[in-house]
Amino acid sequence: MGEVLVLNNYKVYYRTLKGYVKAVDGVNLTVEERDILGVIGESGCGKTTLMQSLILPKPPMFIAGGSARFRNVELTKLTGEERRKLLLTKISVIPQYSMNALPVIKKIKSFLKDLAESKGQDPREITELFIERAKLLGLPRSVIDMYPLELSGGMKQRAVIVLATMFSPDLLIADEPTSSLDTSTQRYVIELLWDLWNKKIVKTMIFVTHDIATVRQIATKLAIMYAGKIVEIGPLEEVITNPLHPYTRKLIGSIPTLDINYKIKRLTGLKGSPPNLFNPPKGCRFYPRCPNAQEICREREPPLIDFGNGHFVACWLYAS
Ligand SMILES: Nc1ncnc2c1ncn2[C@@H]1O[C@H](COP(=O)(O)OP(=O)(O)OP(=O)(O)O)[C@@H](O)[C@H]1O
Repeated sequence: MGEVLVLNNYKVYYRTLKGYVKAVDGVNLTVEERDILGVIGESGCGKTTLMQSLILPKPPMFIAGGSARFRNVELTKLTGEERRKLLLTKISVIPQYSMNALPVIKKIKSFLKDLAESKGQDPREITELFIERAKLLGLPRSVIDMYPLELSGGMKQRAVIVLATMFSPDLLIADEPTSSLDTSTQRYVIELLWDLWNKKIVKTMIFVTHDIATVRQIATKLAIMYAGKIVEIGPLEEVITNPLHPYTRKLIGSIPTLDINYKIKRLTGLKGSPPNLFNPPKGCRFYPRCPNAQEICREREPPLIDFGNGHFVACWLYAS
């Protein structure tokens, strides 16, 4: 199993008139081949910023430090043009609000032609491949003669999934791909993504969501994000059945049953709210809300502690 993505003290900020928003601030994580890494956390914790920065950071977003190695390529050193070359073939994305990701003024056919040309491929072959993959996802051939506006929400979502996975990317980033769908379409999309992964059309995936039940259906690994940092990461069932970080415990413990759709927007049953990312606390960012806080938590940032079997937690409770 090779490493697909390794983030080391990776930082992504926004430049604003009031100062820097430290949206991703020292993230360490490794995604290995065939992983489906679920990333969960409350609204505003930096999930989309992290994913967008791996695709193509655009101002006011900028990489503020650390490294992001994709295979043998250091992403932080690439120009926008070099990054665009990786898109779809190496790294691909199903963006948040992907319903609006298709150009409205072009028929799918014409969009595919432009896409094939931009990747130096034969438009006919690409169109045939699209039709074949679209069929797998239950879309009729006639879709290529339609404008995105003519497709229903579910059809658009599937068309975006076909496009995002057409070139069998090394890494697929799915950023809340089901958030705007009804429950039955959500389940269908998850099954499709899993099927594409199972067929090795998608080799490795990062799946961002608010929804623990969804992540449990698809992920092999789970990362918990809080205020710009990964506070815990490990094999999915291990993190769910043996959560170590007080925040993860609250998150998992606040779910009435894992079988129902449960979306984490703001965590209830926990005092306070996530810190302002302009000026986060200097020690552990969870310290002001943590039921187990100690003096050291206010002063020093906790290191990522290795619990073995790929399970890591950033919390002073476990430092010996
Ligand atoms: N263009 C921007 N300029 C300044 N700050 C921004 C910008 N976009 C996002 N932010 C801030 O960055 C932080 C992280 O936002 P981000 O959208 O990455 O969080 P998220 O976890 O994906 O939230 P959600 O689940 O609601 O999509 C938030 O504090 C947000 O207000």
